[in-house]
Amino acid sequence: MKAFLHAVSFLVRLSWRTDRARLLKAFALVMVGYLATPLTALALRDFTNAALGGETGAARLYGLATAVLLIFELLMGHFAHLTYFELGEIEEEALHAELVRICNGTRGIEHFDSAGFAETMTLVREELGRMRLAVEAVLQLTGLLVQVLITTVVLATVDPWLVLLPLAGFPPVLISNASQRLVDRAKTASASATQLSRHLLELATTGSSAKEIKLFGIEERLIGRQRAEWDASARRLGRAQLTAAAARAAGQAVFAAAYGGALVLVVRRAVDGQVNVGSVVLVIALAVQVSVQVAAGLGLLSTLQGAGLAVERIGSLRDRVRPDPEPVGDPQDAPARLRSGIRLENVSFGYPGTDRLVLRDVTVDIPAGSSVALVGENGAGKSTLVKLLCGLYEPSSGRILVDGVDLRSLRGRSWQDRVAMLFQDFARLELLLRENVGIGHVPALGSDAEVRAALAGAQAEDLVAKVPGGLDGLLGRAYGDGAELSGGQWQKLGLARAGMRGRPLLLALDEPASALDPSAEHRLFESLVASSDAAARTVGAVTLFTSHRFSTVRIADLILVLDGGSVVASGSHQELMAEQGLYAELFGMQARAYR
Ligand SMILES: Nc1ncnc2c1ncn2[C@@H]1O[C@H](COP(=O)(O)OP(=O)(O)OP(=O)(O)O)[C@@H](O)[C@H]1O
Repeated sequence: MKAFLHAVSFLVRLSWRTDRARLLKAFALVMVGYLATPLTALALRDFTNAALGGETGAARLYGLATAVLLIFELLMGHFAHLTYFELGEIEEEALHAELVRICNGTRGIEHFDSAGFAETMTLVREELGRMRLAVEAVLQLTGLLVQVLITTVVLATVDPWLVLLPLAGFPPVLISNASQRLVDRAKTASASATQLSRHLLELATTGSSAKEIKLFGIEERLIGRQRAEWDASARRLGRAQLTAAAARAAGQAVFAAAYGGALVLVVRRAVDGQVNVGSVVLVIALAVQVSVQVAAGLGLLSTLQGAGLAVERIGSLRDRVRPDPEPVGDPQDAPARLRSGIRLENVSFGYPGTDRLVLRDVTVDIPAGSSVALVGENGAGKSTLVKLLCGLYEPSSGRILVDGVDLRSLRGRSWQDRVAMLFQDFARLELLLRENVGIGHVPALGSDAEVRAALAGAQAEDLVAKVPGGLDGLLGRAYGDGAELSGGQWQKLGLARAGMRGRPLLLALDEPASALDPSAEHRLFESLVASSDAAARTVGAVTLFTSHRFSTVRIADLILVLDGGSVVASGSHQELMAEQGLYAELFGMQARAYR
């Protein structure tokens, strides 16, 4: 019941906020349509009595009224449907926006690591289409309640015992509630199996993984595993659906018995001469309506209970998102230019939901205008450090200072607006070439000159000629016939996106050349040195990059060597080589391998 009430209040508030004029129009149409039903039964009663009494004129009039009311009921239904449709569209759009806000409304991304976030998001995305029906259900249920009320009053005028007839509709409703909960529990319990099965199906049918699947010959294994997961989840759901259907049928049998009883009662009273034939017709017509109303109410209730669960899930997604941290001291904007630089002070960090520290007590000073390279073995914590500096995670302890100001004191997005970044798992945006680059600095998205300059900075200007449609050509085949790019070309687009950022204070590039060929890498680093020098001169920007290639690492002013989450050495290439520590060892190994 709580889920149902939650859904009703959520949907009414959402509709009121998004389009109250349409909501009121739909409500008026529904009400007129639903009121026409009991009025038709009353007109039918009077028609029968007039016809049996030989009052031809009155019978004609009531007959006409019955026909007009029936037409009215049908027409209103159609018009109301149109309004629901428009309302549903607007609501679904509002819900899309709400989900995007939940995912991206805060500075951090911890919620993506929290247990169950992805699973719940999958369930909510699946339920969105049904949420639009829920708006219609709320309105229809309101109309139905008014209709049941009027029907009960009219039935009571024939025989007070008939008041009990709508009450007989309650057992099916209560049983239906319990059945729906059973189905929902089964859905939640099988969510991870369903998700895994979908993931396996996607793996087996997506071009990017098809090559390896074919070569490793694991199609059958994948299909078998996918089938097993799907069967397990379908079996569980099927059992729950069957139990729910049997329980619902039992509930409806209770009503069927009451309906039969009502007819026997009124026919006996007519035989005894206590009521007229018109009243018998009225009861037959209305009692049928009651059964239709109960069945419709059940359907609407189960739609709304499903919606209630989706509303609760949206709420639980919202709860998992950690709000932006309270500013430490007076909130302020990021500085126009870096003067002293960035300091990490005793920074330790563990990912949410884990108890392992990935960074341990890191203290480093990064001078303004410097270039910094992070090196270390896989899993040493390089990408994590980059993400912390971008403000996507907060240190578990310690602090990050920008010109002496705690990152948590910087207002809203003011720091992130000044960070240009390329992540190791950069986004492949299957949108227009222009959008892929331009979203790095949205105000300049429409400027051909700026987008082309960013592409040139990332050594990717040739893509304008290669992609059909040039800057306005589509990339990828996810939904359209766009150009397919190579891994290195996608990475260059990620770099160009970072290059669009105006006046960055931090240029953070996580393995920017991992997919590039040696000559592209060489040209990229030359261009990177030029742009980071320019940014250092104009705003004191820091350029930070991670790389496993020591030939590029050596160009950095400061190299930080990470091992097991700690900075074990730092200095210039010459200083670190002279120390003969881990850096010199890794450098030597790589040099020997390329000899
Ligand atoms: N979202 C996450 N949740 C939990 N643990 C994570 C997450 N991302 C990374 N880790 C863990 O944190 C550790 C450091 O990962 P990180 O990606 O920072 O290493 P890295 O030095 O960049 O490695 P590589 O050279 O392979 O890119 C790893 O042990 C990894 O398993």
